[in-house]
Formats: sequence, structure tokens, C-alpha cells
Amino acid sequence: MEGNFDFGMIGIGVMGSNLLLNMADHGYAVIGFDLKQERADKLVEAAKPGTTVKGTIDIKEMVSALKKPRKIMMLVPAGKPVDDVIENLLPYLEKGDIVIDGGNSYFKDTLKRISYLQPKEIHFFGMGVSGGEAGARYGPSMMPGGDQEAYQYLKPILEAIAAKSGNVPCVAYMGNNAAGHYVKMVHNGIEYAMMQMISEVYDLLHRAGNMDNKDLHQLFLKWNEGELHSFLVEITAEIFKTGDAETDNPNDLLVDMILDQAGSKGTGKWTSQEAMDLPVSIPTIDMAVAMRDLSVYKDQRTKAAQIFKPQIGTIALNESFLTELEEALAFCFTIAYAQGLSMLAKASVQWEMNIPLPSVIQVWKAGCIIRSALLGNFTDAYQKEPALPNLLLDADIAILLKNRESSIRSIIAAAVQAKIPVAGMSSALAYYDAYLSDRLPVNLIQAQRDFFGAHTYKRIDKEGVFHTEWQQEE
Ligand SMILES: NC(=O)C1=CN([C@@H]2O[C@H](COP(=O)(O)OP(=O)(O)OC[C@H]3O[C@@H](n4cnc5c(N)ncnc54)[C@H](OP(=O)(O)O)[C@@H]3O)[C@@H](O)[C@H]2O)C=CC1
Ligand SMILES: O=C(CO)[C@H](O)[C@H](O)COP(=O)(O)O
Repeated sequence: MEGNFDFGMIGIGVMGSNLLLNMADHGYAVIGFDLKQERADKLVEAAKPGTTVKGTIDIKEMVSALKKPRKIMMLVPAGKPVDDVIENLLPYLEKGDIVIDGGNSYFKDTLKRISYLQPKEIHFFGMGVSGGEAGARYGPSMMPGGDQEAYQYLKPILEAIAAKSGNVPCVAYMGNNAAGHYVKMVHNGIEYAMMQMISEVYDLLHRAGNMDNKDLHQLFLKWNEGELHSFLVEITAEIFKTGDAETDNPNDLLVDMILDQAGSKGTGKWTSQEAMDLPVSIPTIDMAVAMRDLSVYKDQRTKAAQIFKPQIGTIALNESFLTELEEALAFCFTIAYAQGLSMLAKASVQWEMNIPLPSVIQVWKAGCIIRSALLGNFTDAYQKEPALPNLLLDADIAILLKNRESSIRSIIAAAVQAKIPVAGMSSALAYYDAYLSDRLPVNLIQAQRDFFGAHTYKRIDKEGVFHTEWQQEE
């Protein structure tokens, strides 16, 4: 049976309902399914007059209402709910239908689901969606991956609802099989790194520089007008002026009342784990995950603070320090992007995903959490060399980084002296220094490995594999 609706959504919570309403605003007839009638009713109530939006708790009704090939997206929590939805849908699907998982699913689960559905001739797409609630409603960044031929059926609707950078939609085909979820995973890894380094800058300004929330708000507002222009800097400025509705004092800000233990749902950790498996070096993302993990040990940190009583140093916040800090953060953001993109370049080959890096840059330019003006600097680099293994190998990016190098060095030195932990930013500088070293000290590591374990080593002057009896018998 074929109906008149263009698109179906399973899971009409925060993301699903907003994405569907966005489609309806662009003239598509849409139908949403959820387990609860109240969600279905709420969806219809939220629709604009003149749009075609239906809600149902009957999955068969939803599938029957759709034009063929059917286009059905699910936005349900990652893991078992995705498999449950697939099983519930299967009896009603036909060859050629398209099912999209728009949640933050682990890409290896997506690979399994593609293999499961391929023999049934159902096209399964893993699609990263970024931009949160507002993005979903008014223009998200979307990262779909899967069967390239089937993508033609999704392209018009996804391009209509996507955020636009200039006039170009922030959605593009991200490659074969699980490429969409892989790109979104790495997006989130970069997100972790950027958030970590913004929090380090806050710590430096607040604890060592004694800057109050009002000035922090003004500073982040100003930075958002310059090269740090980005979603995360913009929302950080907002956070530093948001009051606390729970207390009577109008001067209390919510940020000061929030417990310093960071949550995480797993995408940052997956990025680090996958990077180690490839292997590719992304220490700033690793450090961001590690710092969230360390934050959870609040009781131990409190005890340690009582034992060590660290004396936080003072930093004079003059104009030149603040300019250096702005440049240092731009340097570190660039390194975080470079690490994530280098991972995509390697994974694209290793997993045979054919990820188009120039399209990744375009898709991240608007709508998503890691959008920033800095991404504009990367377009040329990937147009010149689409499979560029590392951004640091581009001559223009090298100039950008070199021009900010002295700033990051002074900031790290000041932070270390003041006892403010800047693990993310330090790792970005160390990665830069290591990547630029044509000789790393791992010749010594190789010697040690061979010394204690006969693991062998290679030489710089001739081919072959060597082992030495390091300890002569007396
Ligand atoms: N929120 C965000 O900013 C972002 C979220 N995401 C990802 O999008 C996905 C959805 O997130 P979000 O919209 O925030 O989550 P919500 O919890 O708001 O919505 C999830 C919806 O899925 C429904 N659901 C759960 N299990 C099933 C099932 N077996 N069959 C049908 N419906 C089901 C839930 O119904 P019920 O309430 O009845 O259980 C709910 O309506 C997640 O993977 C998330 O990681 C991605 C980008 C940003
Ligand atoms: O995908 C997202 C944004 O891009 C989600 O907001 C994600 O859940 C954030 O990750 P975490 O909860 O681990 O901080």
C-alpha cells in the first residue's frame, strides 16, 4: 500500500519532532511515530498552520502512509532501541525502502545493521545530526553515509532542511557504509576537545586572573566577533550572563552553582578508542575524555586539595595577555580540528569509506556544535589536496599556526606557573611540536624494547631488522 506522506520519523522526542517540523515547514508531508500518544499529539499541536503533520502510535499506519520508496528516519536512543525499531519496522517494509538512523549510534553497530538489512534490499543509512534542538528545528548539520545510489532519494529533503553556509547546505554524502556515523563520532571528539580547552581558558581567567562573570561574558562576546567566532564561544558568552532561578540573589549565576563533574554519553571515548585502533594520534581529544573522567572523582580531588593545598598563582589580565590567550585558543582549536581530520583521512582508507574531506569541512561550517570561522581557513587546503593526511602539511595552515605559536607557548608557561591545569591546550602544543620533529626520541624506546625483550629495531643507515645482545656476559 502506498500513501501520500513524504517522510516518516520514529521517535518524536527532542530531535525527531523538531526535524520533522522543519521538514513540514519546507513543504513536505510528514508523519511521526512514537510509543506514547501524548508525544504524537504534541507533534501535531506544534505544527504550523498549513503544514501537513500527522502523529501516530501505530507503526503499520505510519509505514502505509508513506510514498515509495519509503523514507523513514529513527531518532531514538542509541543501542538496543535502534535494533528494536528495526525489528518492529521490518514486517512492513519492502525492497528499496530507506531507513535512516539519525541518532548517535556506534559506527560498528551501523556496519552490522547494514549487513543485516542488505540481503533484504533495505537501504540503511547511518546519519550524524548535529545542532541540538534549535538546529534540528531550524537547520541542522547532517552527515549521512550509506548506499550512494539511494542517497538521491534523500538529498532534496535533507538539503532543504539543512543549515546553510553561504547558500550551500550543510549536508552531504559522507561515504560508504558507516561513514556518516564515523564522521559524527569524530565531530563529537573535536567537540570534546574544544569544550575542554574553553574550560581551561575559563579556569585561567577566573581562578588565576580573578575575572568575574560579567567580564567573562564581555570577553567571550568580543572573541566571538573575531577569529574565534564559533557556536561554542557564543554559547559560553551566554552562560556567563545566565542567572540562577533557584536562588533569590539576582547576582548568582547558574554556572557557579553547577557541580564540577562532567557527563558523557560515549562518543568522545569511542573516538579515542578508534583512533588507538587505527592507529592515529589525537592526544587533545584523548585528554578531553581523560579530563571529563578525572572530574568525576570529586571526592578524591577534594581530599587531595586538602593534603596538597596548592597555591594558585596570580596572572595580570592586561590587553597583551588577553590577545595572547585569544590567539592561543585559535591555535588549539586548529590543532583539535587537525587531529580529528587526520583521523578521518586514515579511517577513510582503512574502513574503505571514501570520506570526502572537502564535504566534511562544508558540512561542519554551519548548524553543528563545532562550527567556527576557523573552518573557513581549511577549505582551500582540502580543495588543493582532497585526501590531505594532516592539515599541518598545508602551507597556509602552517603560517596560521606559526603566527600564533609564541602566544600558545607564553600561555602554557603562565598556566603552569599559576598551577592551572591546561592539559588539553598543552597536549595541542606538544602534538604540534612532535608532528614538526623530523627526529623523535623513540630511537631510545626502540633500544629499550630490544634491550629487555629482543623486540628488534630498524637502522637509519641500512635496510633490515636488527637485534643486539645489549648486556655482555661478564
Ligand atoms: N539532544 C541532542 O542535542 C542530540 C541528540 N542526538 C541523538 O539523537 C538521538 C535521539 O535523541 P533525543 O531526541 O535527544 O532523545 P529523546 O529522549 O528526546 O527522544 C527519543 C525518543 O525515542 C523514543 N523511543 C525510545 N525507544 C523507542 C522505541 N523502541 N520505539 C520507538 N520510539 C522509541 C522515545 O520515546 P519515550 O520517551 O516514550 O521513551 C523518545 O520519544 C540520540 O541518539 C541522541 O544521542 C544527536 C544530536 C544532538
Ligand atoms: O551529539 C551531540 C552534539 O553534537 C550531543 O549533544 C551529544 O550527546 C554530546 O555528547 P556528550 O553527552 O557525551 O557530551
